[in-house]
Amino acid sequence: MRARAWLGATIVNAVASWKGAAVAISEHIEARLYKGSCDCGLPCMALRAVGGDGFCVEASASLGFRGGVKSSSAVVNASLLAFLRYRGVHDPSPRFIVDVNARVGIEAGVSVTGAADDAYASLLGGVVVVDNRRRVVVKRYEPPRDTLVVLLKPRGVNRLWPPCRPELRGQAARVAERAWEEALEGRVFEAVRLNWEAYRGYLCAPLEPVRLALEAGALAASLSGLGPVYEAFVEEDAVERVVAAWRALGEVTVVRLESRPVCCLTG
Ligand SMILES: Nc1ncnc2c1ncn2[C@@H]1O[C@H](COP(=O)(O)OP(=O)(O)OP(=O)(O)O)[C@@H](O)[C@H]1O
Ligand SMILES: O=C(O)C1=C[C@@H](O)[C@@H](O)[C@H](O)C1
Repeated sequence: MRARAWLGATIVNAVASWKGAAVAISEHIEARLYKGSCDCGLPCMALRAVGGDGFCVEASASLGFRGGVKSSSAVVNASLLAFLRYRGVHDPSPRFIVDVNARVGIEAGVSVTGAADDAYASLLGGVVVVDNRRRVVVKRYEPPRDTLVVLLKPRGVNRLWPPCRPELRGQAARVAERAWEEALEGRVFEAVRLNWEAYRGYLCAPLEPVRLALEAGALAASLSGLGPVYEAFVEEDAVERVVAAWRALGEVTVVRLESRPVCCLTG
């Protein structure tokens, strides 16, 4: 039995204020379920949480990028969907999956808030604006049209958690709340810009990638999740310029935004 879940990009990181927004990208993680004892980390923890002892998954990603593209949420979603499908549950409630995802992510130490925003985007597609504390989708809408996302994995930058300047948390949370309000109003690029303002100091994120992307014509750029991956939202005619600007900094790839839910979810 196999199932897929979308990878994603950050619009508003929830770690400071518990309010987040994310968008699905057209790349996925596929989980293949098989019988057998295993120690496969996060996917195994997910299966155990729903009574799937004695099962394991082999997970493969369509994107060679990790660290900010919601891999942990997607691998748990795909594992749960595969197992539930095997058990005959073809349209599980997103809320159920997101609850398990949040519990497992926190227990495994790969998530701070439970990352319900990431998990919903990975299941539902589109842009989701989420209250991560209540694990509720406050708004979901189509991603911006004619916009691509350029991703950068900068050489020499590691995941930026825990924050290097924890004393800036309050300030980060205030700006992130404003970013979240922008996302709620459908102003995705403004939300991404404010997300960068909120987190760059708190996480000591190198400034160069965002500066170069904006100079090359990106609509908005920020850190995706807790990094190290950076994202730039770009209209088609500026993609090559942003890719060229980023190439010297590390590994670069271009992805599309995804508006469709993963297969078989009815809401
Ligand atoms: N394909 C996979 N198979 C098994 N486990 C995975 C896979 N992808 C991610 N994980 C698990 O998720 C953890 C975090 O993944 P990663 O470092 O890619 O962060 P991320 O989820 O992309 O980050 P963010 O939450 O900031 O978007 C990994 O340490 C691993 O435990
Ligand atoms: O660990 C977490 O709770 C999170 C991590 C990042 O992916 C964020 O983008 C997300 O909003 C929350």
